Amino acid sequence: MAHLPPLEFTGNAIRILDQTRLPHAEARLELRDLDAVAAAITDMRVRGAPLIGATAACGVALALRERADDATLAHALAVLGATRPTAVNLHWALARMARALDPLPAGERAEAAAREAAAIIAEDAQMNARIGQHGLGMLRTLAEAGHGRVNVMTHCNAGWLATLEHGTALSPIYAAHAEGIDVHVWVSETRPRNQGLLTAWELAASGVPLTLVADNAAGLLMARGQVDVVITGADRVAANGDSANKIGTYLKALAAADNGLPFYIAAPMSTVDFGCPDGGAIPIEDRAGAEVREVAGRDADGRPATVRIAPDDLPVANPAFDVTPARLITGIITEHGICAPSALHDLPGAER
Ligand SMILES: CSC[C@H]1O[C@H](OP(=O)(O)O)[C@H](O)[C@@H]1O
Repeated sequence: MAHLPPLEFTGNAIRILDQTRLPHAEARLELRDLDAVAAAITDMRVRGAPLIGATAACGVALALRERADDATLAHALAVLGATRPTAVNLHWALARMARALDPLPAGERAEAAAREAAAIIAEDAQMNARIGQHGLGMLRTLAEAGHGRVNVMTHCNAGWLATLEHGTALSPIYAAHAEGIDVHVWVSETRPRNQGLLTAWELAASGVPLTLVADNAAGLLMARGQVDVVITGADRVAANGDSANKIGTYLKALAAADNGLPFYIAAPMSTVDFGCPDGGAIPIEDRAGAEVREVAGRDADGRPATVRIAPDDLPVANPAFDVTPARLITGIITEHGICAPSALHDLPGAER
């Protein structure tokens, strides 16, 4: 890992990289209690489906330090489970903590919770490394067909900032860059929270060539033949392969289909929710209108600044995710390889 981790659990505190300050400042925050962890997830100071799952698991461990009775455990699970609805990794991680801790006597729960949270973190890093290797093969083939260069478009941030290491959508890109493949990334800014700036910050730090574009430039770039493949992350993949991801992903999938380009979702199996039959069953988070009315940045002196771009009385809608139907997805890159959206049930560990 050539960077400080976005999440560190010391046992008495959770140290995160405050992603609302990036890319202008690398500020770390120490979260010392359950409410601070819940607020950090809700306010997206820590974000990204796998990362919020791992953070919530650490939050349970933190909550049980003082008291670990049934009521305390139930309260911690409920508070953290209410932070964000769409990313299934959050709910998967909390369910896993409940399974591990419920049967134990209260006196054993705090130590067991720390162990389980550490296991989730370690497993996440392994899964994403494998996603990178499986996606690497696909990028290598495209680069060979493209006279050595491959142009990837991505949306939002599904890099190491959204996971524990490697990322999901960015993992194949990092692997290709490390192998010496001439990979260039079109980075979509991703209004309104502009997580594309996080992707640009990550890629620039790793020396991966990139171009930041407004979200609405994606279709033209694809129509001009400047994009070879689109890869995004996911927050929840339904049993039939429909995939929820950051708002705007669906539009990129439509443009990719219209231009005959492959569109891949990169996600570990912990992001697949076999309890969701299709995309219609995936809860879509609606966030505060202020996120659309404002843009966060920095002033001329480099200090954090928020600029109001729309009046307070303007009606605003701010759905934070959309669903890309399986018919628009070429393949899903998981730790087991690249599979058709309809073949998820055949993968190891798939819930029947
Ligand atoms: C590797 S999952 C990243 C996934 O999570 C992001 O959502 P948010 O920034 O709101 O937490 C986005 O949908 C990414 O694709």
